Amino acid sequence: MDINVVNALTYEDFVKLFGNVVEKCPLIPAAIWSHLPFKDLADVEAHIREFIHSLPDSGKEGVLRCHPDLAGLDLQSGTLTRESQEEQSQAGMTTLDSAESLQMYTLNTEYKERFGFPFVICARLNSKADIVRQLSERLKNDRAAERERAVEEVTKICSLRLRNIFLSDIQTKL
Ligand SMILES: NC(=O)N[C@H]1NC(=O)NC1=O
Repeated sequence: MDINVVNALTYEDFVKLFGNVVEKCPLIPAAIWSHLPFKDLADVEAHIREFIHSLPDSGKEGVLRCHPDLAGLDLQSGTLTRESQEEQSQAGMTTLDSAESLQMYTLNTEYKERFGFPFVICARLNSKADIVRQLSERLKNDRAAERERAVEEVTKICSLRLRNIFLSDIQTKL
């Protein structure tokens, strides 16, 4: 998709197209709409990054709380967004055996009790083993460091979702 096509979109179509590049946060494309026209994909990405990093800590944690648990209730009940379903599936989260499911549940619960937001990681860039290892490791961080670490993962997820949109035929997305 050409950036000129993006720059010519109505506000409504822009938010429809980019509404889930950050999971369940259509506020973010609605906010960066103010910066139109964009130079290229990297420019869109930079504005999203800048917006997220400019949020107060409570806003960053709010963005994190919009993410579903990995291998959590939404996955079990089939209520994940299309993007999250694909990502979790790619990381092997849809084919865990019962011991692995229990381990993910236990670690996710411990993480949320410690930090007050869910564990977020770019599933596309990590295997099942990486995810379990990083979940255990990151539990040792303090809250401020972990908030920033998790926000970095949100920007990685966003970057891959944006790339998918730019590679696709716009008509299939609107
Ligand atoms: N909790 C969490 O990391 N969720 C996600 N990660 C990812 O790549 N897609 C998600 O929905």
